[in-house]
Amino acid sequence: MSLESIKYARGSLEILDQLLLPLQTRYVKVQGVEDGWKVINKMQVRGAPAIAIVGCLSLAVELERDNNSDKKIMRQEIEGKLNYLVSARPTAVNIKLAADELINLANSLSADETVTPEEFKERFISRIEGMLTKDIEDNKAIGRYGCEAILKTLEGDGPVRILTHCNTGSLATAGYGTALGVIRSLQETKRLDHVYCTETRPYNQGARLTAYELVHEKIPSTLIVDSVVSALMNTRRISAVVVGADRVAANGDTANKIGTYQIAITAKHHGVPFYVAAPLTSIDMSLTSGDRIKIEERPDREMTHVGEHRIAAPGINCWNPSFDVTPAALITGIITEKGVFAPDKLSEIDSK
Ligand SMILES: CSC[C@@H](O)[C@@H](O)C(=O)COP(=O)(O)O
Repeated sequence: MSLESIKYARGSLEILDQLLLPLQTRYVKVQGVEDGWKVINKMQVRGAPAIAIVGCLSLAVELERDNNSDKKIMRQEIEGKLNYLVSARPTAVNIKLAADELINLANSLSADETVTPEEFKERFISRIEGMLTKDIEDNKAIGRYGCEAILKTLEGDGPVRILTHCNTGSLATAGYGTALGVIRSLQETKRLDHVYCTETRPYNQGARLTAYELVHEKIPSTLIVDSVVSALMNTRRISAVVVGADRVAANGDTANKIGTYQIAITAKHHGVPFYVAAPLTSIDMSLTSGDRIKIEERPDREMTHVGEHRIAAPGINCWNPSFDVTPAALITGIITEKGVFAPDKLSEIDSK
């Protein structure tokens, strides 16, 4: 059974606290928007799709308790709360696109005189709830397309060895995962020989979360420190790199966890295909290129400490960007739920 990072039933939301994994499994109650903002900002839940889903579900839970009977006030409050949730973490675009879609829905439900306040609430909450199933379906399609693309580039029926970075699995999504979904699909074909996952310093999403998911799924895998990537590609045959995305610009430049860019450079040097697996909700066609993506900088403490333990010399200056941008020229293909696209062909995706 795959890991359940988000537990939701109408009026109730709990998230698996990812800061405590892999040593402790504890769920945290999210009772409304304020809690939603906090769990996202503190990274108790993280990963671009999960951030969007948990943020929107925190609003659904709050609305369920709300007995407001004035649609105009409801609309206004919804807009303010969604904009607040978007501010919790700036780089992943999924929550911004979801907020825009929900604000449009609230505007039209508010303007439509045939819609009662009760119906407004019901239709708005149902739309948010639909995100959970849609994300899992999209991830499964990403898995299938990615698996097909990777198997097609290989000669014969030799072993498939994948390198991935950060965490893109069930914990980062509503379930199944994006890049990790591609790995799951490969595993289902019995062609997968081995997965290498990076530690993903400084917050260790690879060592703590991806390694946990790989062990849980019994996928043959090895953890490496981030600085082993070039040596790995030089000494062991890697079939492909597959990573996730926090925001893909219209030209294919991709923001993802810090360290992704240097993996893409080394993949190019070694002739290893480099894929980004991302749902359409991670593609921001409003930005022409990656240099327009806002990169979140995290507190020094996330770098200087591992848990409660200080590892850096006191007094040293720190620079801790959470993401970097991989130029489109280094990307072989962007795997979406609509198929695999060359980075310069994103405008051809039919988003319906
Ligand atoms: C399907 S998750 C895709 C990305 O969000 C993931 O690769 C990533 O960079 C997560 O960063 P995080 O800082 O842990 O939220």
